[in-house]
Amino acid sequence: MNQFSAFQPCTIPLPSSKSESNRALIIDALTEGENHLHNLAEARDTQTMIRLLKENPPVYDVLDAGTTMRFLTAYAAVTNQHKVLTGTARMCERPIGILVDALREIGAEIHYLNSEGYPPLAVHGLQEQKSGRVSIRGDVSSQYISALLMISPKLPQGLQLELEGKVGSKTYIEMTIQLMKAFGVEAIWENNTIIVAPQKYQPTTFSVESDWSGASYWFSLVACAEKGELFLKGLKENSLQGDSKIVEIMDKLGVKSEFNADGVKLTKQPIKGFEAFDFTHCPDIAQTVAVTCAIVGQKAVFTGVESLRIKETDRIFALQQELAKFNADFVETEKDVFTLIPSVNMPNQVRIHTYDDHRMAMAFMPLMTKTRVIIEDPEVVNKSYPSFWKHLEILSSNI
Ligand SMILES: O=C(O)C1=C[C@@H](OP(=O)(O)O)[C@@H](O)[C@H](O)C1
Ligand SMILES: C=C(OP(=O)(O)O)C(=O)O
Repeated sequence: MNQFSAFQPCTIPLPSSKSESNRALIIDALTEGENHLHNLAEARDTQTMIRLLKENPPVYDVLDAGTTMRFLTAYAAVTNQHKVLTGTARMCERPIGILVDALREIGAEIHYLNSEGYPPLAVHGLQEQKSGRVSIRGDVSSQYISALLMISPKLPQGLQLELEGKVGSKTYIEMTIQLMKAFGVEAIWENNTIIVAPQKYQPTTFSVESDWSGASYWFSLVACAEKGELFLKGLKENSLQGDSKIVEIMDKLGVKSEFNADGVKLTKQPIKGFEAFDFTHCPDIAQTVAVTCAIVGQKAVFTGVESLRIKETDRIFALQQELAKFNADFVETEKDVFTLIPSVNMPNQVRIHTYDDHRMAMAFMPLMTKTRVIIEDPEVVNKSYPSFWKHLEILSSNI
């Protein structure tokens, strides 16, 4: 029998959300007065944000944390600081020009230190607000919009943000607005315009929820196992996190979810069939769902995955390479439309390359229900979920 093809009921504690944590930390840094933040994430992305805000070095090296890079760029500008922002080689390939252009329009002085449109960059503060109204493309990364929103109450004229064209990862913009609201700041979002008047963040007590993106891998494990039941602690049914969509998706792929006050119980149910899904607003669970479909034998169409190409790695390419190792396919059948063709023949052993991407390591873990799996560079999970493998050990002791 393969490891994890069947396991006894057990509880997974889950980490806190790095997305909520990093927003709470920026807002905290912009609040006059003392907040009480609870449950901040153990994720490296959050620990990096904590360290940089605390130590305030002249160079913000964000490593591979996208939110930390984008949020700190806007933060350095609004707090009128001189900072260099840099990160890993991959971070310096992830675009930031849309955010820099918007900040320059508002009045910030920012220079690129290497390639136009990409980190590293030097922020020289924002002496005077030149414009209170800015247009911004919404189809590359919502993190630019979140970064601008969080600093906007501190701008003397506030900010009117016009979102141009298709807006991706909308749920993350909504999360930003909800977090701002939790700290007493109103943002009004009507059609394509978000308006934030000059306001003060109010000191408060805020507790970060468990991470739905991290939870998705455990849903996948239950879907792929022959027998198994898990309780995921700390998840809320009505979450600020768009990745809670995994409940609806996994309901079709054989996982029943039952919520109570402490979290959610996952049990197996017959597969109802999953034909197509648009991941525009929950891109981080696309890998989880692709691997699940490949393992459970569900052909499916994936759309809204364009942004996967500019994340920790080119996630489309990485998925295609690694799925092929167990005879599954992720084919671009039309422009930006991908069909997942499940595995028909499982090798006795698969070695998964992880491309410096935490989600590659975690998404392929459920393959352990079917064959022997070697995950290369397993510590890559530290970016969002350092205790991931320790949590898997809880299961090993319950087989
Ligand atoms: O704002 C956030 O916390 C995030 C937004 C998303 O990025 P994009 O807006 O670039 O899709 C997501 O992929 C990332 O993991 C976290
Ligand atoms: C894309 C991710 O993070 P970021 O963009 O913040 O690096 C992620 O965690 O999957």
